[in-house]
Amino acid sequence: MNPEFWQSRWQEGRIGFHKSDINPLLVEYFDKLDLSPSSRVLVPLCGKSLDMIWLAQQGYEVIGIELSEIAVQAFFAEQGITPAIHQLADNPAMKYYQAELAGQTIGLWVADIFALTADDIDHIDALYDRAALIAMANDMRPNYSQQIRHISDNAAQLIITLSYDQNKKDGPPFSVDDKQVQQYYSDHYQVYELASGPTSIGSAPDLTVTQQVWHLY
Ligand SMILES: C[S@@+](CC[C@H](N)C(=O)[O-])C[C@H]1O[C@@H](n2cnc3c(N)ncnc32)[C@H](O)[C@@H]1O
Repeated sequence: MNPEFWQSRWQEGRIGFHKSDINPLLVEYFDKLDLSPSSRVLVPLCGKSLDMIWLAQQGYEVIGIELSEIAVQAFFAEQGITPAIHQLADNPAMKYYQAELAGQTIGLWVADIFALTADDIDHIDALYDRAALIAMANDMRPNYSQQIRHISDNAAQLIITLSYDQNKKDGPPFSVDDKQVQQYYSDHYQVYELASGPTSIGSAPDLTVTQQVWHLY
């Protein structure tokens, strides 16, 4: 999916992927990462996910990356927070929104994830990927997983994936099965499946879908 696809989804309010509750799998499994207080957690392709609030409430600094400025502005507006906005002098296409929430810093980049460097992001202790890897089409996923590893210096990850018969539905969300998770990450991480179970996709309610939670370390 190209950036224009996602920009128009946000412009037109077609954001069925956004949840009004904290993801229960995040709450159940994030402590498997065994992070120290104040760890810096990267949330790639973050949208305006409320999961970032939960992470801040657990005492983590949150760094999000999101293409759409509409999403980033909505995230802070819906929390009633006025963020500081930093415009990058050398790249007008990028901005960084920052505010304090639950005593922690939340910093959200308005940027294409592929345009950011490890220096931009700074040290990362862990990464939470919900609807990010599976938002990338098959041909983009090797680059995405490489970029994620590069900007986070192979930080541990909690990833939630969906798998289903890709012939029966177009993504996003795209199907990413065990073999693909291994293919993208097993050269650099221990890949451990924490949970697996049936779920459904709103746009294809009759499709058989499996949801999996992965710990990469
Ligand atoms: C399926 S949504 C998931 C959002 C969020 N993780 C959640 O759980 O609600 C994918 C998000 O990634 C953003 N996105 C897509 N491609 C991107 C890219 N190359 N760089 C940064 N953000 C991107 C989209 O704008 C969209 O908000």
